[in-house]
Amino acid sequence: MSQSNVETVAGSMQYSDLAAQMLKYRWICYGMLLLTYIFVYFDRVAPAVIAPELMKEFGLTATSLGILSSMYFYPYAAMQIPSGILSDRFGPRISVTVFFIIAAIGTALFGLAYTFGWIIVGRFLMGVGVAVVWIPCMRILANWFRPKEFATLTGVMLTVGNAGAVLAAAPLAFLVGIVGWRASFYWLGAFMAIVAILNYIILRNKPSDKNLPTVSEIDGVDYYSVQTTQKVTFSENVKRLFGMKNYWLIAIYAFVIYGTVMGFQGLWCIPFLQQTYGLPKQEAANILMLWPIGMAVGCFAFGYISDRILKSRRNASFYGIIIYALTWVPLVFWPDKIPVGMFYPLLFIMGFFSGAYVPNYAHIAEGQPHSFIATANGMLNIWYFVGGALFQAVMGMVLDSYGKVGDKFPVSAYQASFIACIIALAIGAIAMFFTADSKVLQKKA
Ligand SMILES: NCCCC[C@H](N)C(=O)NCC(=O)O
Repeated sequence: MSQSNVETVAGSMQYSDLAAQMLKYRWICYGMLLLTYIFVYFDRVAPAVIAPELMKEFGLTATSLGILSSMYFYPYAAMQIPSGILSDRFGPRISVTVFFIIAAIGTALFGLAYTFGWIIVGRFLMGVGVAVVWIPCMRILANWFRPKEFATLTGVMLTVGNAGAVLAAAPLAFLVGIVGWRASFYWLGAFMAIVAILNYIILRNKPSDKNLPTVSEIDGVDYYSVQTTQKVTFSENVKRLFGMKNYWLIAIYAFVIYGTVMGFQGLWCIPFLQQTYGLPKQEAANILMLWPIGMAVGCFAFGYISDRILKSRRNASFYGIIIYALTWVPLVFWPDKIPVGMFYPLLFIMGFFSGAYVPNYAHIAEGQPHSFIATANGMLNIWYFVGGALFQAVMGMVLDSYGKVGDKFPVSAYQASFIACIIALAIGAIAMFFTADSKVLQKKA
């Protein structure tokens, strides 16, 4: 919408008033999605908090509890590409509303289910529904915000999500103590339904939906000029993305960085600390808590560093992964000689630098036609999940290849799995080194 069009539509309203209104309203849209995203993480971690209740009530083994919990992740991963297509085609407003209602139904069903089959259906619907929040947010960022704000706001979103997961543990346990786990979940579902409706009322796909100018028009800089002049079909866009060297290099990076996070923080850290250092489970869990806390801070920091300090997607991710790889050095060289007290700062620092992946979303977005940004991000996001799943398995295979001594894996087995991780991170760093940096941040307002 040009300045004259905006003036025509808005009658006597001044252009500066419309610009001010736009610059305010975009924060309302973003804030709405931040609130929604808290529930994405809440649903993600909630079964851990009520694991004893679930095991008792449904007579679950550890394996069936694991299956139940993972029923969130499969549909979540499978929905990443559809989530991008829906966001680009129909817009975040309707996509988030409809799918968050599905998530609300799944959450309520989880609390109401009396058979294992139904609780699995509830968990599955949670995963399907909450999968359509993150990628629509990438669409909102591209439609309402400047490129130099993209990575910071991506990082804030992940910080809020991670902090939400940390906070969700104690408040949920408290709520469960008062009203029981079932009521906690169906009230949570009801609250999520309200959040879905609020998204419909508040969220707007793009400034022109409220007859407001875009940031490009306000700043007089065509931020997405290269990206909007390309009028190509969806399949041409997909073909182009898959033909881009940058896509595959960033995918390798996403795959290894998140793979090592899920492999260590997500699975093998606690057995390692228990078996190598003889720590009780509670102490190992206390140490592990430092990782998501570090990651929450790191996600914000890497977004900011990329947007404002280095003004580069490539450099922020590249230096970040190098330092992250270096944090693995003590584990690789002295896996059984680290003073236990040092694990607290070490895991915080590892978590912090593992947030180096945050600029990836802006990196991939800035090489795409504007109408394809969410789909491209969905196609990137899937690699984090593949990495997470594969690294857990590969680290397990490395450990199994050494075999157990008594009921423990020997320290050499853990050491070998850490060496595999550090080599993978070196490959990720090389991949990022060869990416072409985005030039969008060089455009001056
Ligand atoms: N186990 C969750 C995988 C998340 C992968 C990715 N790094 C990420 O944070 N994406 C944001 C999201 O909510 O999908």
